[in-house]
Amino acid sequence: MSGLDARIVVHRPGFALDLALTAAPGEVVALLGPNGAGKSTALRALAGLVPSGGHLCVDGADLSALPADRRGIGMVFQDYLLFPHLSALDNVAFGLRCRGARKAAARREATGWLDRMGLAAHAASRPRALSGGQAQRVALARALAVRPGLLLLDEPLSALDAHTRLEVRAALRRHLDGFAGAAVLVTHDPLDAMVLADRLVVLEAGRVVQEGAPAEVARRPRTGYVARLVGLNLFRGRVEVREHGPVAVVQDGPSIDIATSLRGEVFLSFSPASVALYRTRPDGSPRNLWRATVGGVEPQGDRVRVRLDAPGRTVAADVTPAAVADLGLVTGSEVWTSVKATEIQVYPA
Ligand SMILES: Nc1ncnc2c1ncn2[C@@H]1O[C@H](COP(=O)(O)OP(=O)(O)OP(=O)(O)O)[C@@H](O)[C@H]1O
Repeated sequence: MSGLDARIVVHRPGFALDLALTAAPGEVVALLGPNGAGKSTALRALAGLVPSGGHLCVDGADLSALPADRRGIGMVFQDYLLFPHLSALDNVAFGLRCRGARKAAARREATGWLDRMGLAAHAASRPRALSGGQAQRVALARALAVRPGLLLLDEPLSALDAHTRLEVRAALRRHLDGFAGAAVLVTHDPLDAMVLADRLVVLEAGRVVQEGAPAEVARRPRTGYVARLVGLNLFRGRVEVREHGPVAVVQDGPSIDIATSLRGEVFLSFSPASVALYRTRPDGSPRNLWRATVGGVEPQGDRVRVRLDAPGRTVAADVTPAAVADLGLVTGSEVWTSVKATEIQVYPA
């Protein structure tokens, strides 16, 4: 099989990782997960820097038994630094030389890579004279220049400031688009994952909890962690059909009116923007109306994220700053809250 075909098994006291991972040639897979989920361990195991069970095949070749330096895997790791005594050009040429290229040919090829990275003017610079974003692009050029079958990227953007991050993210997207091998990216940042990856694999406590195209994962989260990551409210319940229509009976919480033809166990998700807040009980009888206590108020861009606590039900609502003033929202205040059944996405659990 071409591309990546791996199973990574690592046991440590109090931690077990068991991950089957594939990536087709040209595919970028992002590993996402909370702290301690095992993302870096998985990447380091692929690189041969952490011993692991399982297997590792790249383009049909079994690399499992090879040491890190003989796996021929491209790495852009935060702490896998550039050689400080070599120029940017020689850093990129180094890998090519190791693969047997002659000096002139290696430097020519490296010059081409630095050009493509927009770093032609910095070819002679030593790493310490480069900015973080420039150094990261040199590291990427060094990794790509040898055209590896597998490229590993560990938090490639996390050390960069917001502005540089935007630029390097766009550059990285372009270069990954043109990369023929399989790529595995570890990141904390959902935006990086959404922009850079063709497929997301979400790890929690060493296991895959959700996997799919970024848009699919963003639309249909299946764990609390993924829901927080993509900014949705999430519940799990069992559909029961009552007189007035279907409801989801949520464990330890009140039932929620939904519009669905599904039966059995389901997930319910809805956007914080679809949660309506009222100071007094609204007229009529809106469905899914409940009283909640404001648990926290936090600005987020041009909106304000409000945490609403009620027995068995904590949800996030997004409102405008004007609404915060109108409704007198401060921690501890009481509000009426509702969500329209038609705003709630329902999908099989
Ligand atoms: N060198 C190590 N020796 C022993 N245990 C380790 C080592 N590195 C990580 N661990 C442990 O292994 C588990 C997985 O850690 P890992 O760093 O792979 O998670 P992660 O998902 O990359 O987390 P983070 O997002 O914080 O980097 C954790 O329980 C961690 O404490």
